[in-house]
Amino acid sequence: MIEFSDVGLRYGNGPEILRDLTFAIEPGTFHFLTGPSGAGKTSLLRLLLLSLKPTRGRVTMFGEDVADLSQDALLQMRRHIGIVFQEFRLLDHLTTYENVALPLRVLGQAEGEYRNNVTELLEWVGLGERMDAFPSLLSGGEKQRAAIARAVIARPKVLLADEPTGNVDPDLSSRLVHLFAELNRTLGMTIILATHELPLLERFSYPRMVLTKGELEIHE
Ligand SMILES: Nc1ncnc2c1ncn2[C@@H]1O[C@H](COP(=O)(O)OP(=O)(O)OP(=O)(O)O)[C@@H](O)[C@H]1O
Repeated sequence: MIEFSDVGLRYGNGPEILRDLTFAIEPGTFHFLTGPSGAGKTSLLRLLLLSLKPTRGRVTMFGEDVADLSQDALLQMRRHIGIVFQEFRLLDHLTTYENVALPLRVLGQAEGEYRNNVTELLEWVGLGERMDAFPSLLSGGEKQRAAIARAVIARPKVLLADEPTGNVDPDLSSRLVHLFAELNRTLGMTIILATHELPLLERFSYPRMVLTKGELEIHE
């Protein structure tokens, strides 16, 4: 589903910050992405999100070489990829319900079509009672559950997460990872979750993609 072959990335004329990345991610798998600060985790996620193109090598997603895709085709493919950020990135002027519904509105669905899906998903992530609250009134854990719901409401095939537990209490971190694990188990969503929290890596036995100074090793 995702294949990298000899991929390298540099920003502008700077040094190559990802080097010789060659790996394959099978559909329905869950991987942690880890490594020291500055190792290139966010940059790798941006390649996977198709918001950056590699400066060398080949990235294949869903069977297509992304270098061959038109801008339109890239946008279409991008719809199959969801992302969750450390800092939530919810829109403050929209309620929790409206934030989660937004991707479906952007896809042109009418409220009558999506209302039940959004409500069910919010209940599933434990925000059934907080649907009408604005993000400023949510706790960190609640904000992240809303952000996860927004990322998955359009049922992406791949879900990326960049330090999703970085802004919540440590005891809530593993509850959030359980949520990702459920999405993986019940919907078969392919998940790549970047974290440097050792307790999480130890508590869950998922394979680890370890980046060190731009080079990647996968520990199954
Ligand atoms: N837009 C950019 N322009 C130039 N250099 C960049 C840019 N973004 C990241 N870098 C550099 O690329 C390297 C990798 O950064 P990246 O953010 O991918 O690492 P990271 O592993 O996610 O780090 P952290 O855990 O601290 O978030 C760093 O040296 C960083 O300074």
